[in-house]
Amino acid sequence: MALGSILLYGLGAFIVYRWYVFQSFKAKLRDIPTIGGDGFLSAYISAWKSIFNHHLVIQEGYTKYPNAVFKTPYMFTRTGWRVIVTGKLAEDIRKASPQELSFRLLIREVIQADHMLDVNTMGTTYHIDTVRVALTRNYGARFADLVDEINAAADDLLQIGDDWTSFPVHETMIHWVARVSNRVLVGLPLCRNPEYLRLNEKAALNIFLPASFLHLFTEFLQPLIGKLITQIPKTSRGIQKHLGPVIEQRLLNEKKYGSQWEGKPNDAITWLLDSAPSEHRSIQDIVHRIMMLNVASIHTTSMVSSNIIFYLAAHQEYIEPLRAEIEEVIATEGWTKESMSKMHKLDSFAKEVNRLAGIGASSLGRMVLKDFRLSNGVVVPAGCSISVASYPVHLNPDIYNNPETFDGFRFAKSKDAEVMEDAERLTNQMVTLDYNYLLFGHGRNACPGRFFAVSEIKAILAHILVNYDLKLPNDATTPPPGNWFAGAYSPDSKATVLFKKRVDIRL
Ligand code: HEM
Repeated sequence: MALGSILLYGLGAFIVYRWYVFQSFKAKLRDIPTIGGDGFLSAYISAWKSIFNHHLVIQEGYTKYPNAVFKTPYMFTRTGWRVIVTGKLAEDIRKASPQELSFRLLIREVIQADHMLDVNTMGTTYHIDTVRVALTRNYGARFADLVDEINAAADDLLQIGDDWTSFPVHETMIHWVARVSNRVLVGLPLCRNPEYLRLNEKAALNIFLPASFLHLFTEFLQPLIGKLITQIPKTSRGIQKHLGPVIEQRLLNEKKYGSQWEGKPNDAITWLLDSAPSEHRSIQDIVHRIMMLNVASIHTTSMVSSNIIFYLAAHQEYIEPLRAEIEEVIATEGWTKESMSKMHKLDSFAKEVNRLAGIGASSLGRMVLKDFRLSNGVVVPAGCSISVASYPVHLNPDIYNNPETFDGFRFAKSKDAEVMEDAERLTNQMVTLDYNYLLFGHGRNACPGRFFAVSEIKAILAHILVNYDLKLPNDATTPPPGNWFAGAYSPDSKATVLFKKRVDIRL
């Protein structure tokens, strides 16, 4: 048979298969209203458009169906649909058991883990508990190292003199965050090794972009194409070249001197080795998990901090009050984890920026494992992906006064009293989980790295505010708009900010 005929039959089979899956899920989802096209072709067109306007689709669904559920065509799910709940139904998603709604299985589908990863970290997820417990508990003890790395990285990345110097913010923050995070995860000297850092920085892109491409194929072709296009085994081998000998030495020390050997570092390699089930205590497994922690942390943290820097440069009126707060806290407490939590104005500023900018239009994404009955009686069938609308929540005037207006100290002002009480402060913090603020998700899978991430971001911002003046090109007063892709938001990678060394550094 000629190649042309094979391709034609292949395409025909692909369309029939997609049509079959689409129709069968459309029938199962018939009680749920649709935003976008409902027919096979019109839904396909909506799904393509939605690559760039999914946040607007979610906004439309939120407005039309408050405290309810809607579905919309989507390119990157097996079913071709995405189910979104709004308002108080978010609680159903938060409360569901992992046997009903699974975050991990959704991620497995999103990143096409079965076809793209060579080590299965999805089954045994002790590295997630490592973040939740060991990282959160121990990063305070490592804060001096973290601050040392912020300073050292600033010297290398920002060679700033008395004149205004321009930097591509997002790229700079990726390198800065990668170094600082890896100081805590794997320590010196690896956290300064350029190749090790670049491989970890690229790992996320090497997962998400090819996985998005793979979603365009039928399931039976995905294993084959996945194996052909995946870069992850290569990236992981590259990381292992640097990290492997460090882990090997740790295992040797343990064998020689016992599990509590003197000088055992307080870092993620230790935390992982201490908690790994015996069958996972291999160099390759630990390397893979450190890489996955980097995937979860570098780009999220650098996107969030880039957004904040753009807003700081655009809203110059906040710089002096923020500096005053930082300098007062540091002068009395020094650079510690605790001092970061006392920077309430800085926390509010960071939170407010990410209310408006954030990382995406929805949150609490889960895979439905068994038919799931929402509290309004609607049943969402097994196999669907379900999420909570978050972008419209952050812009809802019933929740936030003048939601379109940037108010940097919105979360540092008391609702009713002159001075904010501690309890209100706690509920206003950026790390606090709240249906009205969904940057870190909610419930059992809410981001376990958020305490570390927010402290790290605040320490980097405090460093910037203490040491530099900053502004946007042409003294612009509006932050540069970012890009939407499939409902995810990221800062403009080309946008720059100008920095200049301060003449009157007071610390
Ligand atoms: C500002 C930076 C960050 C943002 C905005 C962020 C956001 C998120 C979100 C939205 C989720 C899913 C929550 C849900 O669906 O309920 C999540 C999960 C997760 N995050 Fe983060 N994250 C950040 C930083 C980090 C860091 C620094 C780490 C690790 C060092 C980390 C590790 C994880 C892990 C392991 C999960 C999966 C949790 C699970 O499977 O239960 N994140 N993150």
